[in-house]
Amino acid sequence: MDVFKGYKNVPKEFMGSCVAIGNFDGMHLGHQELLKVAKKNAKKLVTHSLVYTFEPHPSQVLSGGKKLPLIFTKEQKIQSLENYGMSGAVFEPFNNDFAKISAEDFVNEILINSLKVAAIVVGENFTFGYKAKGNVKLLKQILAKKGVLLNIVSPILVSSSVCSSTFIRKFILQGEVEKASKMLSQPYLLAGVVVKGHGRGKKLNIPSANLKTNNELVPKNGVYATRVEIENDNKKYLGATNIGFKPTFNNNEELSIETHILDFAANIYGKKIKLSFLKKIRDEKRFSSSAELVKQINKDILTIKKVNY
Ligand SMILES: Cc1cc2nc3c(=O)[nH]c(=O)nc-3n(C[C@H](O)[C@H](O)[C@H](O)COP(=O)(O)O)c2cc1C
Ligand SMILES: Nc1ncnc2c1ncn2[C@@H]1O[C@H](COP(=O)(O)OP(=O)(O)O)[C@@H](O)[C@H]1O
Repeated sequence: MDVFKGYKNVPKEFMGSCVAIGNFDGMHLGHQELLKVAKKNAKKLVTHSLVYTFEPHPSQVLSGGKKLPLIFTKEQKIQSLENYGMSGAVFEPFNNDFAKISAEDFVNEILINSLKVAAIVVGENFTFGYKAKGNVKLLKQILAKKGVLLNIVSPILVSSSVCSSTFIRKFILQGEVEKASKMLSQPYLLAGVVVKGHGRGKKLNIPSANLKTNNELVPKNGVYATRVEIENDNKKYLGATNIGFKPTFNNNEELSIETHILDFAANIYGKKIKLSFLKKIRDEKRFSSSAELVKQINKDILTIKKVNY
């Protein structure tokens, strides 16, 4: 997949593409549908399927610095677009100047005159342009005059809720990872590198790999059943992951994300791992002794062994 920084850098070859527009944070079922439609159209019209997306996420510019934790890192978003078979992606630098472009100019100047789009695919609730004044009704009016195809994708419902990145973020922050999995069509995933901790885990006979991640959205503190993938190891493992501050040891530590990998024994410091969050088992607790904590973790492991992964 080719990645372009802004519409001005899109080469001639990609003019006349079928373009899906959106943020695609998390690539949930609704996003997947948009890409399917763009790809189908591209095949029919014998042209490229292109994604038009923004960087950073517009809310991070428009919310006056209040940062929205994103589901994907940029690398994960690119990988996902590639996995879904898109031929190109435009990452439009989003700043205060870009936000001032009117809805009409966005369609006429950028989509029609510059990108010479053949078809546009958006969700029913898509808004765009200065103060988000543009909507699908306006898009329809402008595109019809210019003979550009428009596909409006209806919201996808999951357990009677509209599938959306906002809901997914909320579920993850509340520890409801199974609900997030349903909308994402796969479990929420944290990726990163294993770093050193205090070395207490091995002493307690429960080594736990500490994750350093660039993912912004961290599930609510607690103990989770996870699926663990380790760099250069084709197997998938079950993990007992704790997210929190280890109150039993009361050292005002930083938030840690650590995983005891079941049926596994090897040094993996410095290795890349991925944790997929399958199920929350319990809240993090303060125990009166490390022996009590170990007893509980052994119970957690028995519970987690029953989880499908
Ligand atoms: C499955 C699991 C559950 C845990 N639950 C708790 C908990 O409820 N309370 C707590 O204080 N620490 C909990 N911990 C964190 C342990 O205190 C931690 O693994 C141990 O201190 C080793 O930390 P270290 O990496 O700093 O050496 C848990 C760890 C794991 C792997
Ligand atoms: N089953 C396992 N699960 C997690 N880590 C393991 C396992 N077996 C060995 N290890 C190794 O042990 C390290 C964790 O041991 P621990 O004493 O908790 O050290 P630290 O405090 O540095 O994380 C991991 O980073 C990994 O290299």
